[in-house]
Amino acid sequence: MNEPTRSATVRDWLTRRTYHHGRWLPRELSARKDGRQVSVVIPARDEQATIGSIVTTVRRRLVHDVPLVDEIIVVDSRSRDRTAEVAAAAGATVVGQDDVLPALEPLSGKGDALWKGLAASSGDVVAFVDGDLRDFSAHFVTGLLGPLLTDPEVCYVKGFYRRALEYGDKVEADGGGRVTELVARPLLNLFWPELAGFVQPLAGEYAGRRSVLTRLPFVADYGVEVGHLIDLLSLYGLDGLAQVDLDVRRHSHQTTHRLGVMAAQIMQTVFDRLGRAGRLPGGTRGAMTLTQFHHSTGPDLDPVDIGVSFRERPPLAFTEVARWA
Ligand SMILES: O=c1ccn([C@@H]2O[C@H](COP(=O)(O)OP(=O)(O)O)[C@@H](O)[C@H]2O)c(=O)[nH]1
Ligand SMILES: O=C(O)[C@@H](COP(=O)(O)O)O[C@H]1O[C@H](CO)[C@@H](O)[C@H](O)[C@H]1O
Repeated sequence: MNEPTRSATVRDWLTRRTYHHGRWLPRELSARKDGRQVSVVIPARDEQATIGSIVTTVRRRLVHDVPLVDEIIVVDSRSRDRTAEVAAAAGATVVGQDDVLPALEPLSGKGDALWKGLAASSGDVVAFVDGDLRDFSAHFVTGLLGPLLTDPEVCYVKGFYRRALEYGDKVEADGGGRVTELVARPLLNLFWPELAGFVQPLAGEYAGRRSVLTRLPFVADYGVEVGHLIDLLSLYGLDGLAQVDLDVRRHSHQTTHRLGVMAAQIMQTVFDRLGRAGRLPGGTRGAMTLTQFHHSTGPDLDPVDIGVSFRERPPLAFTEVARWA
């Protein structure tokens, strides 16, 4: 039989490994836990406006009403607002990003917050959810857990959704996910076309088996999600990965300049992985300076130089530290 072309591979994967959250109800999943513990980990930096509602929804619907989730951890990522207090009042276990495994060199970024949250969690299955989601619903979690609790061949599940771009009273339907569409998806299609079926490769909502997550390095900044997908493809193959339709996602949007930094971090991660695979002659540089220009009030260009350095946490399973608890 002829070797399937990449596009046939992706078409086949899309058919077999794409689900909708409505396929699973909380009670059904609770009955399928088979003794496994479930953790929800939420990275949160200055998310006082949304974190309370997210934690309350998970706690009420998936802990109190139906015993599906065993642990809700909010990683306070050096917040300057009342994120920690609000999260704790809503019933989450709050850990400070720098208080988890404090003997390690402190690193900045979302990926480090996620890695610390994984270290602080104990679930056999761990779901990650961003802390800036608006209109959060429990189906975000049940959709992610569905394939993991019902199909032993699935080890990691990404959410996907429609994403509007909302600024003030302006809404651009499907305008969200700017770095996804302009940077991440083109690069993945170019260098890892097997991953072309992922609708939202940068989605902040995803879940995995602990045995898998602890074997992944976590890029310390916004490169964490794209790094995961590339590493998972290499370690576990496409068939162990799945995606679930969570309908619509609304979240707070960063400025274009801040997304420029995010894009640089994602590109650094991609080029790092290409270098490791010997696919980028000359390797990669671990750090760069990104010069950005902001509108000034006067004649000068106001250049701002931003250091973008590539750092990552090693797989937890291979990290010589006592389990943090
Ligand atoms: O250093 C960081 C950066 C981000 N976040 C959290 O990670 C999630 C996604 O980050 P952000 O909203 O900045 O990304 P976006 O969704 O705009 O791409 C949010 O809950 C942030 O509070 C974090 O915990 N530490
Ligand atoms: O998908 C994207 O392009 C960015 C920005 O989204 P928006 O353009 O602000 O809707 O958001 C994602 O990217 C980050 C980096 O991977 C993730 O950490 C975020 O969870 C995700 O929202």
